[in-house]
Amino acid sequence: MAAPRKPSWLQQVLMEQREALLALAALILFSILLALAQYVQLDRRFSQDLQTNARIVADTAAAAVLFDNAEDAREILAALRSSEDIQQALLLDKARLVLAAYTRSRDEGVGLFFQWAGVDRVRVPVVAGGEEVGELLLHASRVRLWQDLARFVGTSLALLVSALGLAWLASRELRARMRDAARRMQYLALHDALTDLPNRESLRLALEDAAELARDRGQPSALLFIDLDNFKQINDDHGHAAGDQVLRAVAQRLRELLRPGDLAARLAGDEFALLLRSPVDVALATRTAARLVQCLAQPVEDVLGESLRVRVSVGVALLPLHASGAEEAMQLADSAMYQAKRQGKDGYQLFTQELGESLRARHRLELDLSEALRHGDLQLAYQPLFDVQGRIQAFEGLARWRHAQRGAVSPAEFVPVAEAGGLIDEMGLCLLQTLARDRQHWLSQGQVCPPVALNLSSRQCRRPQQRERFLATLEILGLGPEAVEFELTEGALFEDLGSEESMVSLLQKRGYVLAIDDFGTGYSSLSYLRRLRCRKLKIDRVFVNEVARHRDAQTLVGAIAGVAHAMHMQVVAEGVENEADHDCLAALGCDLLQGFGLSRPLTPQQALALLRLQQAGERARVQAQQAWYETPPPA
Ligand SMILES: Nc1nc2c(ncn2[C@@H]2O[C@H](COP(=O)(O)OP(=O)(O)OP(=O)(O)O)[C@@H](O)[C@H]2O)c(=O)[nH]1
Repeated sequence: MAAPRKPSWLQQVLMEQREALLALAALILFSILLALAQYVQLDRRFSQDLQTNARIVADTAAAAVLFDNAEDAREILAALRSSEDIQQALLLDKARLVLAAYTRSRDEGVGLFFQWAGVDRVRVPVVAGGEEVGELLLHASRVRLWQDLARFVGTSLALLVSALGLAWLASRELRARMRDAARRMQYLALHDALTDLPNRESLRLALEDAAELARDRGQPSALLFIDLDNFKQINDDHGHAAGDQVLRAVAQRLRELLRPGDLAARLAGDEFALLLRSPVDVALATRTAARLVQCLAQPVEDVLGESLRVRVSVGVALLPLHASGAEEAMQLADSAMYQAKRQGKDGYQLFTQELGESLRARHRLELDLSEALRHGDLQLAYQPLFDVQGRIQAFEGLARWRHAQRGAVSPAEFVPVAEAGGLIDEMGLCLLQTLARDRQHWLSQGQVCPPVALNLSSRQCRRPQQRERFLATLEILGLGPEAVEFELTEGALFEDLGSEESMVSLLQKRGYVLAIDDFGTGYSSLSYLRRLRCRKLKIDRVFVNEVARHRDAQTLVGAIAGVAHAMHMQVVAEGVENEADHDCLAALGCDLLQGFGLSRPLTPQQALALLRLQQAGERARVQAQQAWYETPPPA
């Protein structure tokens, strides 16, 4: 494609000064119209003045003309000298013979101007005693008219030009400010306001250039995707301002690491990236990643008076070795970074083919899951929670997915995929539908149903619209607090707990029972427990398994149960496998027990059968008790 032609000097001036030129043209047009109007007015006044003058002279000279007194007539005409306009005057008698004449001597310097200015002629009769006795002819130069007009136009133009000049100065100032604002907006569109680093869009543009160079000329580049480890904790422990300061310090360290030609960017939150554009290979990229991890691990001094240590996970992908396009490079570096997180954080991971294969497999699983959710193909398995007398008090609803080709897919496999792929909200809604269907079936069979606890992911319902949709679905399906409870994993800390609009608060306000799941494996403090105000606490299986044989486990379970009871929470032991543990846990104060030793997760039909059995057993026990009371004692 031909390069666009550079505009000429004139075109450039026309483009840049368009408004000023338009204003000037308008000014000229306006001045011409004004001058025309003024000319018409001056011309009329000039003719009127001349007529009036002629009339006065004719009246004054009437007697001289009547008596043919040439001397008087000349004297009268000589008085016209005081009028600069009158160039010539003639007094004619009745016979139209010249009685007296007056001619103004012409000034040499303005002769040409006088000629150009033109002359007005006026002829008036000389009347005496009501009778015309002669005639007066006056020739007046129009110089004064033009002078007046020129003065008027000059003054008007001076005023208009001054106004235009002022307006132009003001508009130049305004334009300069607008140019500054546009430059600032352009800068902000490509930079991050907090750290002043280039932003995600800048990186995308640079990556696209790098991908083009890699494709066309085989010139390699490397992308390092950086995510701070447990940054949320810094915000939670030290406040948002401290978090901001840490982000700025990280940005500064990245700047210091840059070689000429490289680019550092802040993508969002605690995510950064380095694009190495100067000659780079795998060895250099991984060396840089290692240096990065090491350099960022140095404490950040004086964060609101404290020294904080930041750790990062880095994913590395190279163009064209691993990816051919910008988008792909981002995805691969991102997934390598996640792999670094999975491997324990505080390190880097180079993208590998195996990682790529597992990513593709994950992607296929995500597509299948999305399809399954669209068709409502997820089921629930119901694992009972028994009280110490062996009565079912509740179920935990566990998500199950049977795929036509893959067979049964483990929740440990598909739940993280749903969380990472943004399907967790759809999954939550699908499970509510499944639960409502199963409950409806149990109720239609005349069975009283205990509440079913569903797991709530910390990634679920993060946006207000998703929360509203979830709550509306509960209402539409008629799943009130008597039908459903929610379990929150302790490890997955819930954001914005303090907010009235958090999912936890919204569910609690509607009376739903919340349980803390897997207690003891996360890092939550007692204050977190207090803020959550859950009604149940589920002790993780690692403390429960073989508890009867380990005194330290008994001490822990007893202490946890004591704290939970003090906070008015029911204690649930999960993972109960044998009778000895069951009895020990009951003795330690656990209110409810759950585990393979008591019952495996059941299909809806099996759960129904078990509930019926329990009801029949209850009935038999009640009947036996009644029969005992009714039987008369032996005589
Ligand atoms: N101070 C501050 N915090 C931010 C900003 N933008 C996002 N965040 C917070 O950064 C945190 C990012 O947390 P995540 O990356 O999800 O989690 P993490 O704690 O770093 O955990 P891992 O990534 O798994 O190591 C969130 O809590 C955000 O609220 C910001 O501009 N300033």
